[in-house]
Amino acid sequence: MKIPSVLLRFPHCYLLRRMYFKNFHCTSRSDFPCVESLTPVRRYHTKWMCSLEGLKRELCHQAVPDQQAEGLSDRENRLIDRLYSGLIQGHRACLAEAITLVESTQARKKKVAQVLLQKVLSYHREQEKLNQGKPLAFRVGLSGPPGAGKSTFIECFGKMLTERGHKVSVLAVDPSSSTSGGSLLGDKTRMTELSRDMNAYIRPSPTRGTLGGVTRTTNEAILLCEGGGYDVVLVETVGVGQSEFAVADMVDMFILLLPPAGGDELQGIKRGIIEMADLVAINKADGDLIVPARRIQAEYVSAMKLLRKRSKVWRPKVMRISAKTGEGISDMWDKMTEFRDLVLTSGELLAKRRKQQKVWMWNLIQENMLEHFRSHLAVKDKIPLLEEKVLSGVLSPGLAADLLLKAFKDGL
Ligand SMILES: Nc1nc2c(ncn2[C@@H]2O[C@H](COP(=O)(O)OP(=O)(O)OP(=O)(O)O)[C@@H](O)[C@H]2O)c(=O)[nH]1
Repeated sequence: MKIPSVLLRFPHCYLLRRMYFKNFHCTSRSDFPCVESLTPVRRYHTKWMCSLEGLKRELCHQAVPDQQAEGLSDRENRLIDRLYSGLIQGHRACLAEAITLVESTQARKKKVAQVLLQKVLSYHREQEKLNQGKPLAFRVGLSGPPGAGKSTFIECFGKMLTERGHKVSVLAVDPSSSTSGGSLLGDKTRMTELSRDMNAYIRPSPTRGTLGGVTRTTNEAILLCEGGGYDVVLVETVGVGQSEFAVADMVDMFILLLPPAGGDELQGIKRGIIEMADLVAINKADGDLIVPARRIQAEYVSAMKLLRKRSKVWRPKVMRISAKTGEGISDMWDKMTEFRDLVLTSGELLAKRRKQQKVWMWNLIQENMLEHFRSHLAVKDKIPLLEEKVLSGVLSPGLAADLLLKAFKDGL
């Protein structure tokens, strides 16, 4: 594949580049040597050299989306361009449409969504480079039992942040939404004032009831919100299931919001989730509840001393707040930014994000493989029969699994 010679003579010319990128499709990395091999010819001119380097970078960035963009119709490409430019210009309607697209389960829409995401990712990389490697947004997970005051807290906390010039997005993960027929958490009546704020964006994150669903749609929605210029992304989940573990695996900081109640009332809370928390906030520390809140705080402080240390630079904190009066919310934000700065400078944040990317990829593979396995012709009909045999004790689970796996492998 040849680069037009006029572009090689004037690689810094913006108009030529535009023309070139409109008509030229780089399909693989093997195309790059042709740029490489021609650079020595122009070596005497530093400006051209720099421009060629820039050109190569643009090609690198273009390579992945173009590979995927193959086979998309003009209409789909136009949709991607419209959503992408609207998103990075901060239009909320485009962000909402883009999230709807990534949530789609339709194969065609999924493909379009992946090309859009890839473009947003390239944009992220560029922006982070300009930002000296600092992440674009602070990703915060918030979990707590029903009635702990999560929505009251988000309303108060979100408003405080937007008043300070931040752009806040709230993604509410509700794994029960598929059974209840609608997401309860993302219900805007829960955060009336914040949902009217132009610098805030609240969105339920439907999960189709699966943990894999939480991983895919929420992770992708986080990226889109960041692309839309939201510098604080809050992911809310009810802390009584498994979804909070998935959420803890996709954020920079995980916060547990608890009411001032003792062990019996918190039975629904999984012990493991306390270990995931970087900060525990005891809410409702106002009026008559100040005394129990102090007691619960002391209990958690001593309990958390026994937990394994997860970070070299941060010890989980336990704070008292009141989402109703706003007391302690500003101090809590100070602690959160202290955490962010510490983990960023120590390199822990970037290491964590890298690890999360890998976990995300494997979760997706696991989810898709299982779906593929269950619907495969070679095993689909055998599953009910073998399940029945396992239930009645005729067949051991291990043997049944072996039989199904063998049928699957033979059918490949
Ligand atoms: N006294 C006091 N009450 C609060 C505080 N925060 C929330 N509440 C009350 O606690 C109740 C539950 O608050 P929500 O914010 O709806 O709690 P939630 O965790 O979002 O609950 P779900 O929507 O069921 O998950 C409401 O009646 C609030 O008024 C607080 O700081 N102090």
